[in-house]
Amino acid sequence: MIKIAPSILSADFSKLGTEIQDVEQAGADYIHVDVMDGHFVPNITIGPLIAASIKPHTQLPLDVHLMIENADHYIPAFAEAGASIITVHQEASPHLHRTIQLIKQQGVKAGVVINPATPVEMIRDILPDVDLVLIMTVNPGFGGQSFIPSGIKKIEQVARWRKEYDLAFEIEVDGGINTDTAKLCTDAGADVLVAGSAIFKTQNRQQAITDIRQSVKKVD
Ligand SMILES: O=C(CO)[C@@H](O)[C@H](O)COP(=O)(O)O
Ligand SMILES: [Fe+2]
Repeated sequence: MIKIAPSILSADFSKLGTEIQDVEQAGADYIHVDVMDGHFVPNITIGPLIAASIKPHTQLPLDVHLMIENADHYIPAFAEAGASIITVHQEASPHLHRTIQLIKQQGVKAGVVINPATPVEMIRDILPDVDLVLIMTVNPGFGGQSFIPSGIKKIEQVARWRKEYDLAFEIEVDGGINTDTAKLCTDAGADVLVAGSAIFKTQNRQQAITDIRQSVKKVD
């Protein structure tokens, strides 16, 4: 069963609690929380305070995608805020192994993410240590961008390594996911689909999630 992780970046921030309850009732599996610092990416979003304030509004795991420099400095605060998964960018983590261990020491699942221009080989050595691998199919920073197809080959390669090394991490994909692109990712081996605008920019979130689930089942 494919998991759906609505990205609250495209939600109405003036009523985040009800937006999150809406997608939970609509059948979401994770709540994807995009954290941006205006340095690693050219946008600023939310910090641990907001993560902590949305936590009581949902039973779903908070899937925290850190797009920030100096992640080590903020990881304890996001763990304290109630994150279930914290994912850090390889490109922003000079001591990636140490950062992954720091996340795990907080009792939180640890993920690693790569940008569209980063070769998948860059995360090969960290695979035995992570619970989740996130492949970006847009340049991080904004919702509503177009899908960059080079991520498909990376999903396939990570899925091959998972099998070859007998590992159990989840493969997540993020950026431009909709009913046209979701199946390309799940056919390649993705288990978790992040979708922001395709879910939150619609009136009927249940229909949007059902449509994405149906689209990945279609036989070509
Ligand atoms: O991390 C990011 C963007 O940096 C994503 O999680 C976006 O929020 C996805 O939005 P859509 O492309 O699905 O609209
Ligand atoms: Fe994200």
